[in-house]
Amino acid sequence: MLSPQFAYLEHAVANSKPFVAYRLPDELEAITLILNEESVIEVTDFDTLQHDSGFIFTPFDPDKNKSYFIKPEEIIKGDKGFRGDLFLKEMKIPSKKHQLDQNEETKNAYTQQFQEMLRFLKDDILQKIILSRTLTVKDLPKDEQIYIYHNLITQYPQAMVYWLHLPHLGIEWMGATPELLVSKKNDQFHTLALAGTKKSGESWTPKEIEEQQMVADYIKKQLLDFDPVISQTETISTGTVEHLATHFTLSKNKLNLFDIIEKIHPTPAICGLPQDKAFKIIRDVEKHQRNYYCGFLGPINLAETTATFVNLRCMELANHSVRLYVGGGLTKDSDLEREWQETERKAETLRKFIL
Ligand SMILES: C=C(O[C@H]1C=CC=C(C(=O)O)[C@@H]1O)C(=O)O
Repeated sequence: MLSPQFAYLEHAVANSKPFVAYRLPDELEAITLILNEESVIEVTDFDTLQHDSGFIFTPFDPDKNKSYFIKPEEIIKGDKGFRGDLFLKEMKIPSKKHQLDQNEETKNAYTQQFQEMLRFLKDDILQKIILSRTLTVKDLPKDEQIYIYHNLITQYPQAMVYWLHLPHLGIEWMGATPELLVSKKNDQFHTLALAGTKKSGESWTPKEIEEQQMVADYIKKQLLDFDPVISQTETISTGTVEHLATHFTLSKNKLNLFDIIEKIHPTPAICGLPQDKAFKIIRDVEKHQRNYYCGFLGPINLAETTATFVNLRCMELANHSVRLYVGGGLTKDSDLEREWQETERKAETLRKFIL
């Protein structure tokens, strides 16, 4: 038997009804926001939202895609004790015969973009930049998406797992992101410098340590006026890969969530250094649009939570295919083959439930 929440999701997908479903990191309960078309509001000024209640969804490049604030009609919370895994039997993907649309051209295009970006790094125009790419999986029926959502919930307890389904706007995304942007709890704000990627069992290389340090130093500089308490840097596991993470806690009164986001986003974990130059070079060099990849999302004063996350390890859903987005940080010491393999490993986070 499906839980009431999964039964609702199945019904909503089949009937093209909008919803947002998510499971916060380290929470047992998943949440589904029941929506109607009027629930989804386009926003341009985030300041107006700080006392409002809803779910925010924003793109990487606000000139290319719209930002939305979503105010639910009704909220379904998970049945107490429901962990999803109780229903694993029902959630096995019936047919894993979907096609990965990847050929030599994909790697050639990545190589060319890598070389272009490396030139800016070697010429000291940039210290760091994120190069991303996409992978398309074909022949994935829409009614199998629910299996992927379920599996992300059960397999990645520390991730923010979400499924945003706004068919009337043509916007459908799903992901399991490890990257907190800013959260608020009891008047304390929390943010994270997350970067560097390796397989478990490998050692950190100087390139990875430097790459994460750049993110931590950037956030520290941007938040200096707010006296952040900064943790030791630690290794965290996402289940597929490991990252380096430094936590920042801000306790000053009168801070505003969106002021903090504006100070740090997009960080050098998803854009680069200097930020403005990296942003323009990403626009010029990457051949695909990032759309909502590397934007941010999450509940604002909703179901007792305010927590925003960077949209990583995510995919755009269509009727018969999905498009995965993955990237990695380049510095002047980057090696093409290692960076490519890193994007392959990150893609595995989602791909292993699809192919
Ligand atoms: C840009 C991505 O990851 C970021 C977060 C953690 C580690 C990263 C890295 O090692 O490059 C990236 O900065 C992505 O997953 O697409």
